[in-house]
Amino acid sequence: MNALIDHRLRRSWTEEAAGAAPLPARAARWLDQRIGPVVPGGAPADEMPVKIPSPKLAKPAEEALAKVVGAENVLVDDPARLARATGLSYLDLLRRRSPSADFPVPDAVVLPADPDEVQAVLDACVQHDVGVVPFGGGTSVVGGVAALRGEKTSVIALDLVRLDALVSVDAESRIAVLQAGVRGPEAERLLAGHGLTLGHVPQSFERATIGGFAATRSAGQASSGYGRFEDMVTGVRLATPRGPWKLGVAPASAAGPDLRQLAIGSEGTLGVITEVALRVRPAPPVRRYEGYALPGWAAGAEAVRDLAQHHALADVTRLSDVDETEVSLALNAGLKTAALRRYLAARGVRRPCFLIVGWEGTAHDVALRRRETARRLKASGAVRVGKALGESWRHGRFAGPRQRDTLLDMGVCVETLETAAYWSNVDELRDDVRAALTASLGRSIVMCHISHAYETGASLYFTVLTARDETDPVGQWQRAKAAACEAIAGLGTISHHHAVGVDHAPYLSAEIGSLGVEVLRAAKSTVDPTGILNPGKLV
Ligand SMILES: Cc1cc2nc3c(=O)[nH]c(=O)nc-3n(C[C@H](O)[C@H](O)[C@H](O)COP(=O)(O)OP(=O)(O)OC[C@H]3O[C@@H](n4cnc5c(N)ncnc54)[C@H](O)[C@@H]3O)c2cc1C
Repeated sequence: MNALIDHRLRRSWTEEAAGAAPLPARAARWLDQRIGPVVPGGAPADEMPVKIPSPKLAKPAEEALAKVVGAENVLVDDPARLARATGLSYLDLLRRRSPSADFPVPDAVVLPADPDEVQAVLDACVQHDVGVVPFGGGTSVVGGVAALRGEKTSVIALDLVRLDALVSVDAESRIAVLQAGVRGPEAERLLAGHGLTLGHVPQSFERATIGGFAATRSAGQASSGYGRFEDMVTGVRLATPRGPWKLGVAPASAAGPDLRQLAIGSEGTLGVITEVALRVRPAPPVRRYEGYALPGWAAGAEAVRDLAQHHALADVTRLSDVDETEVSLALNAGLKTAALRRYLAARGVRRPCFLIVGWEGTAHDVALRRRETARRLKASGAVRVGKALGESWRHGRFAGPRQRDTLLDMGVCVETLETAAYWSNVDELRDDVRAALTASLGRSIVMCHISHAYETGASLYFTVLTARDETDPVGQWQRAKAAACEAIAGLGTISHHHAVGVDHAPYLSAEIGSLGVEVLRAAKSTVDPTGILNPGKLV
């Protein structure tokens, strides 16, 4: 059957073109000089027909699922299936733009209303031997929601969008329970009604869900202050092929290994997360964001380490390297860049690395913490750029995915990858990954930033821009990514927050050992003996 891959699907982030983020006119010229031919103002191809396989869900299975969720919540039409067929990696976006016959598409989309229905859906899938891909916001960039069927003849996308409630608030303990399908902005809106915040703001905030954050061990942009998502989870409720499973009864426990941490990061392979109990905080009355510039990467990384090891990190602490700083100066329409360069040059910073610092809390708390951060940064040689840079970053923090759509239209290969390492390895790892990417891609811009800092180390997040090889765009990126992953192995983690999915699975045993992989497989075979859950992911 033919279906249209429509504009909405191909332009991945800007659904219905809402909030498109065009690049300033000088950006195309700048990119042309740096990476080769780009197409200024390039537009996505016209809507195109795509042949997708007809649904293979057997009638008895479809009827059993309809009995649980209602026939109107079992979708077998092509647009519904296509919309849940991929996540949002660069390769996913390429597939959406030029889908081929091997585009894996779920046989049906099932929309349960609550945790009990999720359990009943799993029970039906066990009975009919149907694969299940849990689907939150579909923002995975590692193939986590690819509709792989493994050994099953049919697979469903289990879309949790209807699990959208705030279940309870324990104001005394500062714990809120949210259902898995609640998206970032809605979680904050629901909590704001109680004067609370979660403070988890990844760049995918607008679309990603509470269940997805937990399933992937997500880290938000303010992780230095609020912690990573797993730091916020106090309890988790799952549906599994063996039945319901609830974990978390106290703030800390010595009752054996922490099984919550097995569920968090299980990427839909051990169960479907239906509710998450989360540590919440009072909504901050004051938010203050500022920018600093440091003279080069080494000085910048050293300054961040100093903050981390003296408990002086701001809630948001984000250091860009020279290349990323150059790109933000070239592509940011809002900054007075020439004046800024003159100001920094006059203070001896000719190749700046921008550092964004942001504090959230009461006026007193923010003032106190800001003073200490500023004192230490000054001692590290940082030049204060001021509020304009911090606010410019804060307002543009969600523009990246939108600009990515525009860059793709212009014929640019644009992708990100991330890792983390101990401080003693951070510089070597950054150099090695940059060298691997550049050797593979040739003329390219490889930028890097630290956005999550710890006493013992930091994350490294790379963004790559190069002219797309139109003869083999998929191979071009696959080779570069493989080279980067090889460079990471041994020095850092294969993923600091994007998770494993399909893309990083080949590198997992290098990190946790083949015994570690066996342990995960053993856990999976206990809770999911017939292997219906998220085939082909994680292990
Ligand atoms: C532009 C962009 C920016 C991003 N920025 C960040 C960032 O700053 N920080 C960060 O951490 N990540 C980031 N990501 C990655 C992604 O947003 C995260 O992995 C996110 O946590 C996924 O949430 P989701 O709801 O979209 O999950 P999905 O993409 O739908 O699913 C992710 C994985 O979790 C499983 N899953 C989803 N829901 C459940 C559930 N309820 N129970 C069990 N399994 C489930 C899926 O099967 C899949 O394997 C970014 C992605 C994009 C595209």
